[in-house]
Amino acid sequence: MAELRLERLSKVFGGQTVVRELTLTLPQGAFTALLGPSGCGKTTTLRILAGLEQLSAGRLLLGERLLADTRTHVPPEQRDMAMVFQSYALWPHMTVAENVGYPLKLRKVQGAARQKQVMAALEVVELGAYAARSPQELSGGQRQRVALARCLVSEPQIVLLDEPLANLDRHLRATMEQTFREFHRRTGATFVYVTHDQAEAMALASHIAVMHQGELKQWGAPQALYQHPHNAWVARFIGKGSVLSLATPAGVRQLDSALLHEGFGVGERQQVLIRPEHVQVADNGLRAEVEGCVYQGERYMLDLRLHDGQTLSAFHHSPLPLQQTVSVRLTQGWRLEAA
Ligand SMILES: Nc1ncnc2c1ncn2[C@@H]1O[C@H](COP(=O)(O)OP(=O)(O)OP(=O)(O)O)[C@@H](O)[C@H]1O
Repeated sequence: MAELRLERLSKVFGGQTVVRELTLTLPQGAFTALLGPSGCGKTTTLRILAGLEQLSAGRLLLGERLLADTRTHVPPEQRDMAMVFQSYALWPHMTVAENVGYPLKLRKVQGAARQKQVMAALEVVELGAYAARSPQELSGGQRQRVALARCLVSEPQIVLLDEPLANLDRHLRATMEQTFREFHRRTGATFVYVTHDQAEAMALASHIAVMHQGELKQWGAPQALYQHPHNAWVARFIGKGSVLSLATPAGVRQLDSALLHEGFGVGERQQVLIRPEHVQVADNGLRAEVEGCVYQGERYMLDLRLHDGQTLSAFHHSPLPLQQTVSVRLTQGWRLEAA
């Protein structure tokens, strides 16, 4: 077992650079999400890790073992990795058990030994009773669990998952997230999980790599990305929040209420992130007009326009009439780096 190192990985397709100098070290046993909007190069990166795509520049190492550079290309089956796709990729003419046992068949594991490993993998995903069925007789979530069992049976060091929940409805996604968490805990394998859904990445991953236009924008724990995004792009992509232009003292990133309120005065302006949970409707403070109020179940989301014309989102426990003038206090803010 070892860490997976991506060193200045690049991929060019017909003159277009779709992954640019990506450098990342994925710790052994970590659950890493590659997160970014459609077309940012997540799937291409995953396919380079799997060996399904040649890289154009850079190196890929597993511990000290070189898996790929511009001259070396260890074939996928010798990388000790397994991949789970959005489309499940199950064989329709094989039973569930045969699908799960297929990687073992390729490795010439025979008879009772194969049977035992297949059943153990199916038990992990709670599909032991479905071994003799055909994949067509299963729901989407069950099919994805079969794909997971097939991945588990080969005991890979690294599990690569490409938007595995994208085809499932919301309710099932939540259940499957739990299955993935459990699966990760049991196997201890290094997981790399591609998604464009930031809530899914936050819920599952121990580390998130945020990608945009082929480049790594930020890498860190979900909490760190949420609380301390480097720039406005990451701040807007992860969670909700408003980016205000405020005068802030040099060198201070974490801004308290007093500094934030002074920020509306004169001085050089910087971008400051304010999360909606850090805005309180109060008896006194900044004057704002309510421009929107949307019910979200457990609370309301307010769209406010501040006296200087900037807009701000806030959570509130009860609805407020549109156009009402209120006072708000900003309790916490984070100064962003210029793009
Ligand atoms: N085989 C290919 N030939 C040419 N261009 C490609 C190829 N594969 C991907 N691309 C391009 O590379 C870019 C990145 O694609 P990729 O599938 O990695 O993005 P993604 O972030 O996974 O997007 P999505 O979330 O939509 O799957 C896109 O502009 C895509 O059109």
